[in-house]
Amino acid sequence: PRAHSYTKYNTWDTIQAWITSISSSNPELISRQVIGSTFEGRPMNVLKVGKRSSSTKPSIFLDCGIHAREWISTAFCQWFVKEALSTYGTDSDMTGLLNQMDVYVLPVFNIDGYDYTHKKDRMWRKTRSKTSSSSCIGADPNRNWNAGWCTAGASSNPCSDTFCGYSPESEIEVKNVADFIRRNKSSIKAYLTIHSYSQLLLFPYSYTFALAQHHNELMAVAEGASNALRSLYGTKYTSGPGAATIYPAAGGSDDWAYDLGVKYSYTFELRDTGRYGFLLPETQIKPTCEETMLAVKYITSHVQKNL
Ligand SMILES: NCCCCC[C@@H](C[SeH])C(=O)O
Ligand SMILES: [Zn+2]
Ligand SMILES: [Zn+2]
Ligand SMILES: [Zn+2]
Repeated sequence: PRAHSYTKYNTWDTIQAWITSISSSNPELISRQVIGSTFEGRPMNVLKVGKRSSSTKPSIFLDCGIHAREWISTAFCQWFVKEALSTYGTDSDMTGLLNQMDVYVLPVFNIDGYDYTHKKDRMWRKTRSKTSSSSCIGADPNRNWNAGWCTAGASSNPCSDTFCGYSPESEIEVKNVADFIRRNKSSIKAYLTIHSYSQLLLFPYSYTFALAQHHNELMAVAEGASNALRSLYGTKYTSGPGAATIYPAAGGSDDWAYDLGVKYSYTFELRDTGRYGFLLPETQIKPTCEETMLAVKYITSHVQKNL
């Protein structure tokens, strides 16, 4: 595969090779586990980042690339892992985080779709699952979770880009991640899912306009995180509950995690606001990732204070 770069949109083959090498680069700080396969049989790798411990530590789950065309999202998870390993021991916040918690990172959630955007259709969003009941392919993995499933902002038409699937967790990728989070729910304290674009920091709910039980705290943390992000390059984010801040959208991973009991559940919509949209130039990978690190670290430090 082509050489890996943190400032390029790497192909899946390159990312897979990177996962293999980085997960064996520092046994004290990182390990890898395969949580299942995609529809087309690619391995879904979760990277466990944190000071190795024989006992289970409180943890955070971070996923990128649930939507295939949102390449800046996939770039961010690679950046996060690099930053974590390279600043552990020197950056006091990162050192404290990785000593106290583990961060499970799923660098590419929707691998089949991501590969398809490199090879066939840059604007593909969904999974690449096929069934005999339709000639249309894939379901929207951010409408396929068992959280108000298919009740709002989703379509039951298999040809729609927001097709909710034939049933909750019908998409094997969603089921693999849901199973992992269910298995580890007693230790997972936060769920962060990275998308693009619009520059938004969203939290539950999107399946209803009703306010979440922890709305005030989630809002305050989102505001603080957005301020931290803006401090670097002045990038402006809007924070709020999904339904009112972007649109009603049922079956989302963030709402599902929140209702499972993962209180700090956030969806990021990274740069930009439409000039380039999903086609964000590679020159913006570094600034986008650096500013997003500040927001993520703001959230994780709040989580740590509330363990
Ligand atoms: N759980 C829904 C959060 C709000 C919508 C997020 C966007 C990301 Se492209 C979407 O899934 O349409
Ligand atoms: Zn998305
Ligand atoms: Zn989006
Ligand atoms: Zn950095």
